[in-house]
Amino acid sequence: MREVEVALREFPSRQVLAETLAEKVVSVLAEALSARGKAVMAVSGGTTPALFFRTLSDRDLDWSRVTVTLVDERFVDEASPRSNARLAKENLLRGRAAAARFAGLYRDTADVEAAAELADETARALGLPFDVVVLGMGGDGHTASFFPDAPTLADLLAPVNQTLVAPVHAPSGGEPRLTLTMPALAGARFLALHIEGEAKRAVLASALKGEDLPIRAVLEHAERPVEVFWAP
Ligand SMILES: O=C(O)[C@H](O)[C@@H](O)[C@H](O)[C@H](O)COP(=O)(O)O
Repeated sequence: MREVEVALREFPSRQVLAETLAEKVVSVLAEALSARGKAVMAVSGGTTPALFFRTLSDRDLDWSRVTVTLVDERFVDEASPRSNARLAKENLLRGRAAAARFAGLYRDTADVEAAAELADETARALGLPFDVVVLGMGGDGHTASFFPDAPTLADLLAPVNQTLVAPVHAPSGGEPRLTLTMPALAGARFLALHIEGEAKRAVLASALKGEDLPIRAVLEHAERPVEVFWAP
């Protein structure tokens, strides 16, 4: 079992967490723009990030040189309330951040495998390492679409992967999924895990103690210490 190193930051409220995470993300993106003239950020979907997204969207940054992509996506179009692209566009790509470019993962193809091939080309064109990756985590210890019941979980967790975007079929994930693979996550210049609530704090604690959860694999392979942002 490889050692993991995390910086656990606990906040008194979800609002203070959102403000602090937004401030950190802006500083990393601004440094990327200054150093390389462009920046790439991958964000997660689900229910946790909305407040963080809205807080970040109002921050002052040259958003026109930032590309926002997704850590994972459900194989649905933006008309679906399950769409992470829809969540990002409604909550993050508004206000000042409306100027950012968006590179989603969903493609209107016959199956999720075909969509993953196209999204993989897009992700490659963005270039690694991404500057910012913000992960969420489910109550089962999944992150991205690395679901414990995914038949391809071992491939998804492999530190070396020839593709940056993979299709996922996991009963617990609902629809077929599209997910960034481990290299795109583990190599991030700033890798954050944003979780809220006591239940997820306990799941993280189990992972830190060595429980073999998908989140633990990401913590183990992260090239830099993962910064955990937690609020009750
Ligand atoms: O598409 C998704 O669902 C997310 O990217 C996923 O990895 C999410 O981060 C966790 O499932 C936590 O989701 P909640 O924030 O809804 O608990």
